[in-house]
Amino acid sequence: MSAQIKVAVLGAAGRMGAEAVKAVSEASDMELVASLGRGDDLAQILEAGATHVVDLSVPAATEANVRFAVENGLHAVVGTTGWDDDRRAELDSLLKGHPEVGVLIAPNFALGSVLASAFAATAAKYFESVEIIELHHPNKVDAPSGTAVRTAELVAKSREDAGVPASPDATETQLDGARGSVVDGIHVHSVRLRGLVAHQEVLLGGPGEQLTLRHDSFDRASFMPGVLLGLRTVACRPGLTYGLDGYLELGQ
Ligand SMILES: NC(=O)C1=CN([C@@H]2O[C@H](COP(=O)(O)OP(=O)(O)OC[C@H]3O[C@@H](n4cnc5c(N)ncnc54)[C@H](O)[C@@H]3O)[C@@H](O)[C@H]2O)C=CC1
Ligand SMILES: O=C(O)C1=N[C@H](C(=O)O)C[C@H](O)C1
Repeated sequence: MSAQIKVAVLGAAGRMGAEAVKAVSEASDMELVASLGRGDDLAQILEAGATHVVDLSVPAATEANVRFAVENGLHAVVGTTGWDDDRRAELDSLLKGHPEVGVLIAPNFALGSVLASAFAATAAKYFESVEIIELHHPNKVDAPSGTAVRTAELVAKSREDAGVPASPDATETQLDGARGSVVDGIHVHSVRLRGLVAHQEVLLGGPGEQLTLRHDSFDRASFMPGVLLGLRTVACRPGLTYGLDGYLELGQ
């Protein structure tokens, strides 16, 4: 029998952290050895004998948490948002000094969401227009969502590789924000609404037709298979993996 994966959850009292604590506790090949929140001493992770860290904290804390894990030889599965190009580049160079450590940064752990983003990237080169609408609960502190940013990056790369020009847009005057934010040339619109959890639509338009790719997370349980897959895989994938699609066979 292979050794238990000894997991410390950071952000354990949060909406996602609490769900991860439950999922890890129920997994027969894992042991929850530490649950930390704001203000807790990260040394507790080492004292507890963790081999893996799950970070589900806040954008302002995640970088220091992951740095601590890497510097102490622990693998990290990260769901927290805020990992822009500069932060990922810094982490990548830190990991060069710790070649045995794996880190997964997953903007979205839900399998359906990962697939929808991949489908969107495949479809985007065949349509003149593409825009993204992400819809979340009103307690979310960041906009646009990490998932929308990642989807926009994948869509933009696919269109650039295929030589597709920018989506047509004749807007000359607008109120601030009317056209949303722009990520790699793709317009992203953020809705915050009581009752929602996490949802996204990619709208693709061509002459006389529209394709809509929508994914809905109705419950945070939807993210847990991805968290567990990340924990089971990350030690075998040294270095930085950005996106759970890196651990899946998506045939691209
Ligand atoms: N990758 C994915 O599939 C998903 C990612 N998320 C992301 O995960 C993060 C957490 O989301 P929620 O659970 O909804 O937020 P939340 O606000 O409910 O939980 C965050 C928790 O982190 C704690 N915290 C603050 N500073 C900390 C520190 N230095 N160390 C450890 N814990 C600290 C807070 O006290 C809070 O309990 C967000 O960035 C969110 O966008 C959320 C859902 C799915
Ligand atoms: O804060 C959330 O809730 C979510 N955050 C992630 C994101 O920003 O994409 C993942 C999911 O959308 C839920």
